[in-house]
Amino acid sequence: MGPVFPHLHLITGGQDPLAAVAAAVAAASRLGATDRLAIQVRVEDHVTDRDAYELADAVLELCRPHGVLCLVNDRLHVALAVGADGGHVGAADLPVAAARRVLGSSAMLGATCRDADAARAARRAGASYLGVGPAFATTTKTGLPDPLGVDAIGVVAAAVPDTPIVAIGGVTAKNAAGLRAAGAAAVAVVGAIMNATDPLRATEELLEAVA
Ligand SMILES: Cc1ncc(COP(=O)(O)OP(=O)(O)O)c(N)n1
Ligand SMILES: Cc1nc(C(=O)O)sc1CCOP(=O)(O)O
Ligand SMILES: [Mg+2]
Repeated sequence: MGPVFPHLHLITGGQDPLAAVAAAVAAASRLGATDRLAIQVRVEDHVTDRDAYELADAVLELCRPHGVLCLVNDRLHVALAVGADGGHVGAADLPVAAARRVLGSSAMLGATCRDADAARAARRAGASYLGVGPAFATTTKTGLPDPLGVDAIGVVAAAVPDTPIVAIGGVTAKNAAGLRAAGAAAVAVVGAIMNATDPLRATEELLEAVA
């Protein structure tokens, strides 16, 4: 990964995650923006560790040649096993301090937060960046609190000015720039690319929106 924090985090999901990841990497390559893209390998809870490992290994094979950052959601042992750049944890996963001990001091570690106090606590516990959402309504994940909206995400960003905020939840090429303007360092998407008819074009539009 280059010196910048990736502005677009693509989280795997949908019917054919590998095809979508390949298209996203191709889009970033065409724009000379591979250091602005990160891939987060996320599988549903019922998926076996073996299947999660094989997906993460295949994603890493697509990312490594282009220097695209690769993170693994929840399953930090899979992140270590495949040699990913780090992981992401939330309220149902290892606590941030424990996750930092598992990944070591140099790994990229993301933590989900929903308000400024949680953001400050996660930063103190060792998070490298904070996933803050849901920004807008989303159907990709159930059981979420009400959408925060752009202003609330800006409040969290202002509370931890030294820590990148990745806004997540209902993000599209149309609303991404507003999140960046509010203070988010990056956005994370599932559906806007994973469910796109043309994931390469969708990635280009999102990379241009968050530039
Ligand atoms: C960038 C980013 N932000 C938030 C999340 C959500 O993670 P988590 O709270 O662990 O929930 P699940 O993804 O496990 O359902 C994320 N994955 N990435
Ligand atoms: C995985 C996830 N976590 C969220 C959170 O707010 O914790 S929202 C979300 C789903 C994001 O998918 P889409 O880009 O399709 O809305
Ligand atoms: Mg989780």
